[in-house]
Amino acid sequence: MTPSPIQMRGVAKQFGSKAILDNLDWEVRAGQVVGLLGRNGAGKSTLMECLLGLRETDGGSVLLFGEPLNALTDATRARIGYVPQKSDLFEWMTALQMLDYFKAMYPRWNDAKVASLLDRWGFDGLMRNKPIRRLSGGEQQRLSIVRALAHDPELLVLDEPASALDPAGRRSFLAELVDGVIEQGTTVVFSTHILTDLERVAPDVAFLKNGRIALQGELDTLLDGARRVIGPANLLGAALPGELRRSQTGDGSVCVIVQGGAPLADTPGVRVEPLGLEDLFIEVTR
Ligand SMILES: Nc1ncnc2c1ncn2[C@@H]1O[C@H](COP(=O)(O)OP(=O)(O)OP(=O)(O)O)[C@@H](O)[C@H]1O
Repeated sequence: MTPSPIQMRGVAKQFGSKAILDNLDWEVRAGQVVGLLGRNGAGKSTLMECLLGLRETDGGSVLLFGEPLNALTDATRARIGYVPQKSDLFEWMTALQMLDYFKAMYPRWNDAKVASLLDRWGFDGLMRNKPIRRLSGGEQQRLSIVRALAHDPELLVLDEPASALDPAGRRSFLAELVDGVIEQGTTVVFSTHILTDLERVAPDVAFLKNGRIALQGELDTLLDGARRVIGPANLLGAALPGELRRSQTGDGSVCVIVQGGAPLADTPGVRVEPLGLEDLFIEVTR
């Protein structure tokens, strides 16, 4: 059996005394496209950096395509593409110089794709030939995406890749992601706070909370089964099947978030409501 592109077991990472990743287990299988969600500061960037070996972990193990991070072969490295949240481009180079530099490092470099993306994403002669530090934030982000896609990676890790793009740029990037990348069977991990983007590209979502993957599944299934159940404490005293969390509302009622059904749906005095992705995000990551 082909090993999964990402397998993390018991991964821990602390900054000072604060545990950011806490005994985290995570597996992303070949061809999966997973949206990674979590509140600001939940540790999404840290998780991506740790899984790519860009940041040392304090414990646990990471296998990429079955190889341990500390023994990753060049061939396996060449199967991975990454768009970081903050630009890590060589700012003193021009776009063309930087792409040439990376081309020399990858045995599989898709010149036609690079040319087509640069054309479509507005890189005219002037933009291709000026130092990257003089490109705008959105232009640098587009260039970073071109660099990550240029070697046709089999695993693509994207950390808020569209955060600096204008609506037209975002639409064009998402179209490329869906038609040019996901269609090819590429495994993708994609963090974003723009939930409409996520709904467009990611069939699966994973919620990072308290240093672990708190909930993961097919987006449609999670949304189909997610309900808010509200009623008096005497009817909702016991834990409900699929209960994720409960709280007290302002009027003293109990509000329970459940996953996987609609318990007590026909009970008088109990209200059962469906949840959208934004509601689910807020409830799961609260
Ligand atoms: N180098 C560092 N030193 C100390 N603390 C750090 C460092 N990098 C990140 N942190 C802290 O670790 C936590 C997780 O940060 P991280 O950037 O991984 O979160 P995130 O989920 O990606 O957030 P956002 O959604 O805002 O991008 C935050 O509290 C952050 O302040």
